[in-house]
Amino acid sequence: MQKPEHDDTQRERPWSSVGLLLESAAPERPQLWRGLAWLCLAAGLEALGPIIGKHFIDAHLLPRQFDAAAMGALLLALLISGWASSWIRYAQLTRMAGIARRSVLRLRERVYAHVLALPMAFFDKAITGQLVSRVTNDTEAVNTLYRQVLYVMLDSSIVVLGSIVAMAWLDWRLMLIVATLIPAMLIIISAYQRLSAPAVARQRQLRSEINAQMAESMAGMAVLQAAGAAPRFGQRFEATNEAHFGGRVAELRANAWLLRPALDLLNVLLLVTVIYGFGRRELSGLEVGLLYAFLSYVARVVEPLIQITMQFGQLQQSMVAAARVRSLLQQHAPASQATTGRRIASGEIAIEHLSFGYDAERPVLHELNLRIPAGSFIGIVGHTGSGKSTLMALLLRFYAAQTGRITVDGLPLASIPDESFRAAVGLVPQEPYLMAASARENIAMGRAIDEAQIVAAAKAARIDDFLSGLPQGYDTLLGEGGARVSTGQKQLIAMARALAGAPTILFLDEATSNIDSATERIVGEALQALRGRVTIVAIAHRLSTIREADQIIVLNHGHLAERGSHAELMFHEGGLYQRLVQLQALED
Ligand SMILES: Nc1ncnc2c1ncn2[C@@H]1O[C@H](COP(=O)(O)OP(=O)(O)OP(=O)(O)O)[C@@H](O)[C@H]1O
Repeated sequence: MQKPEHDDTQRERPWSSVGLLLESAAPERPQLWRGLAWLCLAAGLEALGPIIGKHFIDAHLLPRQFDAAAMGALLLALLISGWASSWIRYAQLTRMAGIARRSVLRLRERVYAHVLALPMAFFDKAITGQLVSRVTNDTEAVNTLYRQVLYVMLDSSIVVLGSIVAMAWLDWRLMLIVATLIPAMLIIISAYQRLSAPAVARQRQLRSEINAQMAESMAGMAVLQAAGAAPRFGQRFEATNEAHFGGRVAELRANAWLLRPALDLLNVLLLVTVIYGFGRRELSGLEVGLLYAFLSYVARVVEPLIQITMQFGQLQQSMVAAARVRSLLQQHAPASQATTGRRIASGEIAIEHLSFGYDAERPVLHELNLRIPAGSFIGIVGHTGSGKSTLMALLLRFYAAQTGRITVDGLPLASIPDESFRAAVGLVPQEPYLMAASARENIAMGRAIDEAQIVAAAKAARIDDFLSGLPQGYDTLLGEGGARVSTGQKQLIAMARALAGAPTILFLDEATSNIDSATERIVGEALQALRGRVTIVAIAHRLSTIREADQIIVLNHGHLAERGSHAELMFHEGGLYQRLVQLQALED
């Protein structure tokens, strides 16, 4: 069962995630500035309205100066400024939404590329569904953040600012009264944010747990159904889903019962104060136009402020999501190791004083020393948990050893550029991973490998006949996880994939554990054909696979217990290898 998600977003200051937006929008910064300038113009046009209205009242209505041309011009100006302002804002909304979509696209690509480059140690702790949630849901929530921060917040702030400037021009003392609304609103927002932030973070966590549970159930469906665990998984899912729903309802309730009434109360207090302010003055004819203009401006200030505040719940969600994405981006990928620019040529491996533990306190490998000549065939055996896969993971550079070092062709592993290391190394894992794609794509794996190489690799792995006989030959889709081929065939396709890259070093991690003796023989033949040309390092539970190896390494509790050829080790009376062979003979 999955662990609850490690919450690394609480440490993130939500506002710092706005930086994420700016980073992703960087290529379109000129567009943003242009949008901002247009929004300022729209706010200016909107702020004109009450001033025109005031002039209409003061110059024409009250003195009863019905000059049709001037009044018509004023009304036309009122209409045009209103329309122009609405049209500009609509156009900018479209522009900002476009920037938001493209920025999220860039962000999602960046997050995925980052995840692909993360060290294997990260995936030991990561939970697939939760990761998927970060790359998809959380980046999508960032889209909302764009739309709100870039548009609603910006637009509303500019409108408020425009109205405040216009009010200051009309009567700065009255403006000051209206402006008190802003700090009051900020206090309400900050109190709300402080109260709701943990709940919102928890909600996003629950949401990604929903994804994780779904992914986990799908991946292990056969085991889940066979064990009759479906009802229990259903209940667990229900509990998480309901907790998520409950949290969201509580948040919406807080919005409806706390936020909105607080804002309405402020609005009423403000209107009362402004009207009272006018009431205390000697209301001359001229003041009526001013009162009209002020009441219009109060509405223009209050409404955007309410907009900003009411959006805050959603904004909070988006900021927490952005913080989650950001914290994933801060998981550091290993620094670029390209220091020498040299390529692996012969594939000689040397392991010197190597010790390693996944947890530094508990070493799994102790002081290993080993030289694997170029082109030789090395078998690694040992009991379960003796450290075979761990040693291979270190050789594959998935983890870095705490002490000692590994060199290939005399170069420390860490100093070999990633590209040339991966090009020189092939891996046939215990669980062959096949994509839901054609056989050809599964062998090529996106590398620049031509048709002839693909077929040659399939022939070398003795799977060419099978693939050619499929309905669409090499173009036949293999189904998710290679569902349409047998385990042994998957293994041979994985072998072809490893060979297609023309590796200098070939790693096999229990590649024959799940296959029958006939397929094992085929793998054995393929390995024989590579002898002398490719350095082969094979972990094998089936000892027959490595019987022909030049050297067999026996690991025992992370120590190198024995080494030698099959014949030499069999000679060692009571030795570990001999016992393993005898045990296997008994099993067979
Ligand atoms: N990712 C990991 N994080 C923490 N501990 C691990 C991890 N992988 C393996 N271990 C531990 O390291 C030890 C060696 O495991 P390893 O998988 O290397 O053994 P192995 O010899 O390959 O076993 P098997 O034959 O069963 O595959 C075991 O005690 C295991 O529990």
